[in-house]
Amino acid sequence: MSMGDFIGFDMVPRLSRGSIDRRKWENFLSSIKEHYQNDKQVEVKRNYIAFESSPSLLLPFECHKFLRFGAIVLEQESGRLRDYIDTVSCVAIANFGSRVHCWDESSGVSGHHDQDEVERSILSYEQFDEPEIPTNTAQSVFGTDPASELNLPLYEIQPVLGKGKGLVARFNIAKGQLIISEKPFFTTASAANPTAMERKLSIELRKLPKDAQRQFLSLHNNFPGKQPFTGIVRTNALPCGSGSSIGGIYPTISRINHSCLPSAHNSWDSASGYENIHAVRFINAGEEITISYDHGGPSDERRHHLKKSFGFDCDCRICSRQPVELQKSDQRRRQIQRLDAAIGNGNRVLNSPGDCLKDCQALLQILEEEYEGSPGALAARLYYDSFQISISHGDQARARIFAERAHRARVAYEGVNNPETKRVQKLKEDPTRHASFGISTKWKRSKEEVPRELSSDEFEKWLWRQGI
Ligand SMILES: C[S@@+](CC[C@H](N)C(=O)[O-])C[C@H]1O[C@@H](n2cnc3c(N)ncnc32)[C@H](O)[C@@H]1O
Repeated sequence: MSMGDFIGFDMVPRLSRGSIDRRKWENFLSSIKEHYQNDKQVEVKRNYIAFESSPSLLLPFECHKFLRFGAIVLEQESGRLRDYIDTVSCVAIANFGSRVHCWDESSGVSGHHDQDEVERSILSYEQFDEPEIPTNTAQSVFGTDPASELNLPLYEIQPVLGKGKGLVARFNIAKGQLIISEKPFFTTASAANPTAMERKLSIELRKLPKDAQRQFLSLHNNFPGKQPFTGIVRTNALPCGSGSSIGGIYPTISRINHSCLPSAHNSWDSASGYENIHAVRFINAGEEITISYDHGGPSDERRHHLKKSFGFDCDCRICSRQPVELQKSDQRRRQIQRLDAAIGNGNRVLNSPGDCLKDCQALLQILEEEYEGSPGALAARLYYDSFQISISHGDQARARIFAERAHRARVAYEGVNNPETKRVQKLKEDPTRHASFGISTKWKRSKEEVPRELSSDEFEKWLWRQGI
């Protein structure tokens, strides 16, 4: 029987003592401290942050000493340890990108650094080094990853054939990496009266510095005519949160083009007032960075919406498939819509929760297939739905696991400090905080009643209540 999974991540190449790496490491540690400020298991010691669940889970204050964050996770162990490793890995990826080498020995992927070297480095955390005085400027920026060492943007605004301008990756970008975080020129709701809308926008525009005004006016306008400001807003605004009627217009983010199989996900952080773009899969240097403008559905619905609202015919990798393949994708997209609606039906959640949970599992499989293994933030929503179904019927054990998974996906694709991510984190810690807890006791089960001796396949069957 296996003792457990040895999982974690290594920093490759290791960070230097240079000021740039130090600053980035400080930012990374601040995010970790903020995220775990109320977690008693995470303690800020004199020289490092310690995760009480395992003696090897330490983040030193001196970045050049850090090689590895990893531990052995026992089978069906509380989940907390695995969750720490997942969350800290995601935050590390957002800060250091492809320099973060994630590994999982049970899947045959080993760490980069030698374990003896890792242990020696951990011992050295206890004592601070003598400060090193750099002898030249190059030493302070020494490193091999120019994007992370020099804080260069990961993208470039470039002309993209048939699409006007767009964002193109300058470097390889890791899945879950934060590509850009940007404040809008301004946010606005649309007004029913077009003249009033134009007037309102001209007031907003006048408040901006001249440079920003010029940038705003250079954005693409799909609706040229009497109301140029309104046209620019209609073409470029991104909703401030899913379903919001308020939109934000951005200097750079508004240059990102659409794909029905996007490489990135946009999310609004209502606490900081920033829009964030995270990679939902690995993006190769030179590849276009895309997000999705559509509301899903089969290709004819998407085509209609994109033409009407944005004036283009989509020829993304999905839309340009051969008819037979496109038909298969359309079938999946229709099924996604159908399952989404069924899962969102409150009566059904109350009266047929088992069927709803089956739909969630089916939806997860279809999303994986349609989005080629990277459903991104869609998976976060689905796990959250599964959490709600479980907690509505008093099953705290499954609710906790679903909330953990929803939280992990949110950390990766919307950021660790996004208020939505934090809300899900609280529910993961205490599922009974959810308003639906107590509506029914049909599946009553305590938070601790997560089975421990199951293989991963058996665990998934238990989780989704297969065969119950
Ligand atoms: C928010 S802007 C994106 C940036 C724009 N390409 C530019 O040059 O500033 C939206 C406009 O970009 C163009 N666009 C976006 N995605 C596209 C795509 N997949 N194919 C063709 N044009 C696209 C359309 O003209 C659309 O109205």
